Amino acid sequence: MQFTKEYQEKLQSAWEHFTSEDDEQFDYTFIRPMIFQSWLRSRMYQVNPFEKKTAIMDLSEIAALAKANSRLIKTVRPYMEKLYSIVEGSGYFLLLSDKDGYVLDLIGDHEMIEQAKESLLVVGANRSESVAGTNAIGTCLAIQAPIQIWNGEHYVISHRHYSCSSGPIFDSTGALLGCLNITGSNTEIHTHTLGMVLSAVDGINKELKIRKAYDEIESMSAQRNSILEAVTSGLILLNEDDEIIQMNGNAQRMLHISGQNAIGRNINSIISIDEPDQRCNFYALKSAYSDKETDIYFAGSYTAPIKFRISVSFVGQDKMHDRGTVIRLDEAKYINKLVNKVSGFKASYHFSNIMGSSSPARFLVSSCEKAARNSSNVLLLGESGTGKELAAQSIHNASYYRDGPFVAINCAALPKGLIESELFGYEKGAFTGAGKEGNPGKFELADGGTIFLDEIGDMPLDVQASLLRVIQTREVVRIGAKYTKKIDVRIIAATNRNLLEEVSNKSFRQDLYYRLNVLTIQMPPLRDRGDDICELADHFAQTLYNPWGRRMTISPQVYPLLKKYSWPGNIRELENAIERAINITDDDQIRPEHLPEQILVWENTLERFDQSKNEMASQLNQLNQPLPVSSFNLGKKDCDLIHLGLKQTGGNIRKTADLLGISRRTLYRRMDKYGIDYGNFRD
Ligand SMILES: Nc1ncnc2c1ncn2[C@@H]1O[C@H](COP(=O)(O)OP(=O)(O)OP(=O)(O)O)[C@@H](O)[C@H]1O
Repeated sequence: MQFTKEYQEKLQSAWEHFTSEDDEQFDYTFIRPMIFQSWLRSRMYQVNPFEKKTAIMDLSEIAALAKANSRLIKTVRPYMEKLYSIVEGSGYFLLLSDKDGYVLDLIGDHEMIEQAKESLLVVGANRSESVAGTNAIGTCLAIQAPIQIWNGEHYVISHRHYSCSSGPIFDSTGALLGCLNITGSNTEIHTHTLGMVLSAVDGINKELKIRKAYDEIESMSAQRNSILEAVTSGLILLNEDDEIIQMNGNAQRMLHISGQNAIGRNINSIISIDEPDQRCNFYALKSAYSDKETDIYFAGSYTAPIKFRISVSFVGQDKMHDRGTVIRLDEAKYINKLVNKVSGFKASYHFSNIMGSSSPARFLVSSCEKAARNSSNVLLLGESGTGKELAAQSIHNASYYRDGPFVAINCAALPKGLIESELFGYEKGAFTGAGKEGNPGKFELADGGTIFLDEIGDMPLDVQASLLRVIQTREVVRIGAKYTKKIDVRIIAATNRNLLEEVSNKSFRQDLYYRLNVLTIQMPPLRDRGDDICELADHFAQTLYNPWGRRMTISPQVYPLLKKYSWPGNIRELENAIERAINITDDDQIRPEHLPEQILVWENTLERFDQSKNEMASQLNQLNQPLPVSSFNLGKKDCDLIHLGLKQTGGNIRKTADLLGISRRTLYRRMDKYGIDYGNFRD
């Protein structure tokens, strides 16, 4: 259809009928259907065709509107400027509206803008059909399609001298964002103005899609960066030519290189793997390097390699579809920390757990506190069960090393051949049976913390030499390794042997003894701790598990028996005795009958011992052997009694056990413990 003079005249008459009360008989079919539909909607909205009316926002609303549509305004503005540069001076102005018909931006000839103000066509004005009737902005938004509205097709009288073209703007999902409009006051209608608007709108829609995709890429990249930075591993991304395209902060720190210096460089010019100058062929490494301990060498540097756990994976399925490589590095130190966490290399005791108020107990705690205040080696000496490990853990927990691991190793419990690899670790293939991967030793695992070498007196001589080296150099060398590793470990050693005797027997190295013997703490045996025995017994009665949650007490008759007993197994023996009593008793009191046999018979043994002492003394005197009564003390009572019994009975086990009031099994156990050979007492 053409916008002819005839159409214009017919339109005028149709509009007059339509807007008067009497329009029933009029034939409107010559009007473009989309226009007539819009007139009907305008009437339905009760838009007054003779009134100049619009909803205009106040300044703060306009500011909020601009903010909410800033991206749209920013994107469309250059297109409006370009269009305007084409039509400048020819009586046009351009408008951008949001999806609700509010004018967001306006650009045009000065006199046109001034004229538009009179028709209330300003930023913040609403041009939706419901407010302004049929007009290119409102109708374009209503039908979501491009439209050109010729003068007389407008619904409101004040717009009927304009001709306008609008095209809808959509976001990347197809949702309506607004429309771009070009308005002229001339009566000449050119379809190419609609064409211009449509090509601008096409460009805008495409740009919005690209911007959206770009935003998504940007936010994905921001997410990727934060994931890269959030992980504790070092991550390096390589392109298909093995050039570094990204490196997280951890990787930069681990490899001592800044991202700036690394990006764009081939990975082989920075590091090599396992052997110096061996290029990293990551494709070959992929299957082999899945969380594997590896030496990383720095290209062009002859410094010792650093151990990492390394994993290699490809972006894309395989090398054929290679889009790059991801290398994950974990510091051995960090993995060791994890191992320590999982293996429970943690000290749980503190000084507050060392019970007892006797003066030996107080002296013990104050010595341990002193030891905690410095980092020298500590040697804990004392019988079994006196609390050496408890003391070691408490020292660790109060020391500078408290945040590091506490790794305890019992040198007597490990097979001789394994102690060295357990302590110092080994490299892959270091010996037959060594795993494919190397393994850190306890010293490496204890790095930054304390290593507790229990039963150090049982350490083989060759391992003593290696231990001495570690103590002197503060470096460990794994078995089969070419390089040393610096460690910062506090050493606490313990033994129930007489180390000086071992030194003179040449079964313990003198130099190691002096290295360890910097701070020596003598653990008091329980029998020397007086009232502590009762205090500890109460403590165990109250704290050890009892099946029915009873409040356990100890009857007053029990304490003298406990205090008289010699406690060869020390606090561990007392703890076991109380635990056993708790399990035996039916109620909430521990009475003498709940104590183990050896504690109950001990008193009789002592009495019998006193009676037979004189008898034995005279017999020994006859044999010209002085009775070592003067050397009797509580600490040696157990052992001496067995000696005397065996002497008196000529090494007869049954008679000695009867004399001492203990079972033969107990006698055998004790002879074993004190290294007594009954054969020496037989003729
Ligand atoms: N002063 C104390 N207060 C409370 N409990 C203690 C005390 N001393 C030791 N114990 C407890 O006694 C038991 C034995 O202690 P620990 O294992 O430390 O002795 P040890 O001297 O290292 O023994 P071994 O030489 O046989 O290894 C542990 O259950 C410990 O908690």
